[in-house]
Amino acid sequence: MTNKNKHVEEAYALAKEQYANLGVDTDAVLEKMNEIVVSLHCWQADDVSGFETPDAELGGGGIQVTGNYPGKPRSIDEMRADLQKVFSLLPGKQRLSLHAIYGEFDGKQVDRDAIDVEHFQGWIDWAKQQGIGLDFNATCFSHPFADDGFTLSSKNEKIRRFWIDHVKACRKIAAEFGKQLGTPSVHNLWIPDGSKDYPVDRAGYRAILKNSLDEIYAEEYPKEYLKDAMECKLFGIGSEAMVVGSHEFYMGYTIQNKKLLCLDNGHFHPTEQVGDKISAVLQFLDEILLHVTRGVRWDSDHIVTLNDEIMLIAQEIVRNNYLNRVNIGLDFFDGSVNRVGAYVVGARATQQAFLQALLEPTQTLLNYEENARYFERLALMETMKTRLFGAVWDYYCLKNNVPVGGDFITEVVNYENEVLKKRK
Ligand SMILES: C[C@H](O)[C@H](O)[C@@H](O)C(=O)CO
Ligand SMILES: [Mn+2]
Repeated sequence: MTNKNKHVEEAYALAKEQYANLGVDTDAVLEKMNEIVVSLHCWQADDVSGFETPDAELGGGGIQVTGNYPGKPRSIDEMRADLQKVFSLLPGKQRLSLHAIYGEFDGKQVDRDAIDVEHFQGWIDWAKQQGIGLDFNATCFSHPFADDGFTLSSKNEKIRRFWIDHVKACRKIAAEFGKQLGTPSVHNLWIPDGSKDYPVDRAGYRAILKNSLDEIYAEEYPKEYLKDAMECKLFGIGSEAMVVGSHEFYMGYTIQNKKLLCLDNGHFHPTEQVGDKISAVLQFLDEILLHVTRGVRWDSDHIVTLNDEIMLIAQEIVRNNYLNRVNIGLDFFDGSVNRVGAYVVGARATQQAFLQALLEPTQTLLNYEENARYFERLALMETMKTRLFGAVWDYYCLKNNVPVGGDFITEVVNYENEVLKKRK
């Protein structure tokens, strides 16, 4: 054993004792970490560009990537290499969430309403090799038919029909992911539809969207293959006055139709907390999807860090035993830093939030609460923030054969020097 590993083990032994004195069994917590499966969003790899055409880039839809850091993958092979690097630096289990613009179209012009399983078979085969599940997303932006700001709620029947056919094709592909990989695929639907300035016919657009969804979801797929999620938003760039698919809209739709609601924690007013919403919506829904992100002012998509918001999300899921009802996905995109590093920071922060939540002496806190001992409750919560959490995390990484502490930084920098910098 190296000296460094010995220190990790020794620190863990101290941490184990410290948590045991608080009634927390760290070995059991590390076992439980196997149940935390994070679905990495493929679009951080290349700034949401996709591979439909050689010069494809994110266009419109109320989302934006800034930055031009070198090393962006130029092909699906390069993207897979980057993703494999990311997976190699993360402890535990992950999945990958693909967007429809990441098919293998082999230089052919395949429009979104014509995509099929054949364009994603390469991804399925790759996922099998990696031993991971795949999730999927319709891409209702970066397309001329999305340029006027309305897709599934469009009053132009040709445009609306095009997007209905696209989302139907996406559900078919996702169900095939689930079938071939033996783990249900979550298909998430986010559409940019909305209005920059005050619309008159809010109701009209929402009625059209509802009709489109009814048609899209009319086809049923086995639950073991496909889970359907829909993602709400308060506003986007260019849709400040109204988003058709608002929280109330999709909350109503998913409850009525037994679908999954996707809560992206960058999609609400900054004083609202998704952590507070989880136990509310799960009174009425069987499952939800999360898009874990970090909102900064108007942007909803900064790299996740271990902040209070993420902690509350993890605590609420763990405290209420919701792990089998919450699908954890990531959603951020930053082109201003090493993109591989961005994934590792964001994914590790998310995993750390769950590890910290699992290390909480919940029963003690609950006893304080139920006896109105609110000072003790607050004080213990604060105390937990400074327990030897880092030692447990490091040991978890060591046991999973991935870099401990900040050692992943060197790994990312080496990959940049050896691989990313050679991409021109
Ligand atoms: C690229 C994703 O579909 C997108 O980020 C969506 O999930 C979203 O959050 C839009 O604001
Ligand atoms: Mn999102």
